[in-house]
Order: sequence, then structure tokens, then C-alpha cells
Amino acid sequence: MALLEIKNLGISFGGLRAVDNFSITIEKGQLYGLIGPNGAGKTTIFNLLTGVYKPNAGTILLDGENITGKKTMEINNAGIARTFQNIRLFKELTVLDNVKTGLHNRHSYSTLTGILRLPKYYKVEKEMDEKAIELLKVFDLDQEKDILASNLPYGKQRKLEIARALATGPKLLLLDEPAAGMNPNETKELMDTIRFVRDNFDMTILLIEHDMKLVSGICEKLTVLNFGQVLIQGGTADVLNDPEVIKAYLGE
Ligand SMILES: Nc1ncnc2c1ncn2[C@@H]1O[C@H](COP(=O)(O)OP(=O)(O)OP(=O)(O)O)[C@@H](O)[C@H]1O
Repeated sequence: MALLEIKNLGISFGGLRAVDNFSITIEKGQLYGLIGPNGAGKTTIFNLLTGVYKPNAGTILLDGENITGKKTMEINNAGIARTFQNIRLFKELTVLDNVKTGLHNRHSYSTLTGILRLPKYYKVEKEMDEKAIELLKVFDLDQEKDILASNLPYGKQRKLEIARALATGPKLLLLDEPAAGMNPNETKELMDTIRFVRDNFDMTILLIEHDMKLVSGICEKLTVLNFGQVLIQGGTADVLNDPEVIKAYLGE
């Protein structure tokens, strides 16, 4: 069974059909790229997948579960986590606490336990600290655990955002332009990180990206979107060599 199966998804904003008849099948463990020119509808698909927008057509199945039209929190609990085009960290929290916000949906205590600092509070907080540090080690961020997220260099903020998303224990990780604003060295390191996450967390990853080096370097399959519709889907090399794709990108 596919991990993600989207059928005939659609949404309009006023007169604009931003996503139209969009279908995709992603197998477990796949590293899948969603590409297309500016304004093609890529981020809108992420927003539909994460409950930010409700579709007016189509269905979304995650691991067989119908999550169409569910709320963001419910979808996160069902197993989808994301990062954003413009990094969204809690800038005034430490690196460690940012990851712990991701863990809160799986480790919890009652409000009263928190206020009264009952033994369970300390137990759960300790467990979360340990888990968060484990994750930070994976991303080589454990040395910086006590500094504010805003004080991390850009490339590390991107990594922290991925770590926080993984803390929620997703089945599917969505990365929205993870290489945006990165220099070539940071991008190369990011590619290694994404591969590492897929291999070591047994993760399925769908990413939006304009950096073709990253796309051709790590994605196994691609869907090209143009004016809200699928232009072509298939293996990365075949798709990138397709004349229609070249035309859509060069605007000829
Ligand atoms: N909330 C909204 N209200 C109105 N129009 C919207 C809304 N969200 C997206 N759109 C429109 O839908 C279209 C697709 O936008 P979207 O951001 O999904 O494109 P994209 O492929 O992610 O582009 P980019 O690569 O530039 O990020 C655009 O024309 C955009 O203006």
C-alpha cells in the first residue's frame, strides 16, 4: 500500500484554480520531489496536505487513512510533519526547547501536574530532554542546545526545523524549499542530511525545491506542476529531460 495517495485534489481561490485534478502516489521510503515554476501551486498542495486549506475536490489517504479536510493538529497526529519556505522556529526559545515543542504531542502531563510540578512532570520533562538531545546529536546540534534558535547560522536553523518536525514522529515529512537561501556548501550538507533522515529514520519525504542540483541529486521520482496541474510524473532523469518540462521552466 502506498504511504501517500492523493486523488483528484483541487482548490480555487476566487476565480483561480490554484490546484486542479492533482493526483500522486508516494511509496513508503521514497524521496520524492515536487517541482514547477513560481506560482504553480506547490506550496498550496502542502497547505492542503497539512490542513491549512480544505480542498474543494479530491481525497488524501495517508497510510490508508482518509485525512481529507482534517485539521492541522489531527493531520500532524496522523503522521505528517512539515518545514516552511521561510523558516518558522520559535526564535526566542533555545535549540533544545524548539525540539521539545515537537515532542509535546507524544509526551504529556496534565496542566495541574505541570503547575504543581508533580513527580510525573519531572519524569516526562527528563524523557523529553533525553529524546530531544538524541535528535540534536543526529543533526550535530547538541553542542548548541542551550543557545537561542535565532542565534544559529542559517544552515543550522534549517536543520533544527527538520529536527523539530521529526520530533513529532511523522510517517511523512514535507520540506518546502529546504535549500532556499543556502550557499552551495550548506546545500550539499543539506542533501546529506535529507538522505540520512530517509535512511536512518525510515522516512518518506516529499520536497518542494527550485535548486535542480538538489532535486537531481537526491530525488528518485518527480512530479512537475504547471498552472496547478500535473505536467508530468516519473523517474527524476526522465522527467528532467522531458521537452515539455524544459519548456515550462524556460518559458518558451
Ligand atoms: N490564500 C490564497 N489566496 C489567494 N490566492 C492564493 C492563496 N494561496 C495561494 N494562492 C495563489 O495560488 C497560486 C499558487 O501559489 P503557490 O504559493 O502554491 O505556488 P508555488 O508553486 O508554491 O510558488 P513558489 O514556487 O513561488 O513558492 C498562486 O497564483 C497564488 O497567488
